[in-house]
Amino acid sequence: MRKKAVIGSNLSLGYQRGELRKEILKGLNFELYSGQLTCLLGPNGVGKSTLVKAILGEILPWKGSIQLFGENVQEYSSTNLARTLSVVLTEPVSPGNMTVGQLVALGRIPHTGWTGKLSKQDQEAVKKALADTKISYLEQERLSEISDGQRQKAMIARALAQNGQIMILDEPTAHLDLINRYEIMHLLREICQKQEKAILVVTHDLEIAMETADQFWLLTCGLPLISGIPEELVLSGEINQLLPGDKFHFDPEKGRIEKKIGSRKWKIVGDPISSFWVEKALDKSGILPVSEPIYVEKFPFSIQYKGILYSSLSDFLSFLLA
Ligand SMILES: Nc1ncnc2c1ncn2[C@@H]1O[C@H](COP(=O)(O)OP(=O)(O)OP(=O)(O)O)[C@@H](O)[C@H]1O
Repeated sequence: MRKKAVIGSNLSLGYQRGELRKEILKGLNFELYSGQLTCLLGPNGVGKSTLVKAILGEILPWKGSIQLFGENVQEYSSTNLARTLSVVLTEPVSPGNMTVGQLVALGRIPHTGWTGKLSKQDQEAVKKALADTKISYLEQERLSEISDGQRQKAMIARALAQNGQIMILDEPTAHLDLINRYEIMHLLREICQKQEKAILVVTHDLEIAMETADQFWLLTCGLPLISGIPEELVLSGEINQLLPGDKFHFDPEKGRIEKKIGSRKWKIVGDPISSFWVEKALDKSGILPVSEPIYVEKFPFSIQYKGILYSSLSDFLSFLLA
């Protein structure tokens, strides 16, 4: 049985300025499990960061409660909270002259106190965090002289050195390129599996999350939080709660977000993969339906339409758009 690291019960959250009360989230119930990577997804402004702040004990629930390992988050002393829960936020660090090793060592503060004197055990924890995030080679490098992806790994290493059983990351892959986004999410998956940590990642990367997360929490305006195994949310269609409106949907066959192409507009005959990409290009170019069939060959690639052979998709599009 997996351990419940965080339990949210009937949670309502909001902000108040003077008499003005703004309720953001209402009636939320959720469980975050040890050894699982959970991704929190939802549109801008729905309240993901607000929920993270509440789990961190930074804002008080208006209703309901949040428990970490069975104890109300508000009951934790700040030292105990820092030993239980580590956080990686989106804000870029202003690194100054600090080295990667020094940043990661900061993660040991809840264990060393503010004197910052590292015991042998602390030094080992720093080395291990650097090794787990595969950045030992960067230990002596200055934060100002490494790439954004490397710096993000250093932030994760700092959180790991802190050694809480819960890790919360708010958009850890924002501003990174595709490869780095994949790499960081796979790294987090590896960490939570090997170290039995409960990891919650706020992300907008649905497709990468789909590949890496054990659980999804979906937050959408005015609806209760939906949680479940990503694949199950695809099968039930609930994943489409993230894509309101009728323009886009999560295509269960292709495993990614697709523009809805209502009924098939073109009769495309031939290799299915080539046909799929030809159809996508036609749709994207706003080409009106044509009545004659379009024949597609894969090797060598060619398109035949009304008896004329086109050796590239761009030639065919140019003809139709002319
Ligand atoms: N300190 C605050 N005071 C008042 N309202 C706030 C405060 N912080 C956030 N809000 C409001 O709460 C709502 C949710 O904001 P939040 O930052 O939690 O959304 P989010 O889902 O994390 O968005 P994004 O995906 O854009 O980061 C927004 O309407 C925002 O304006």
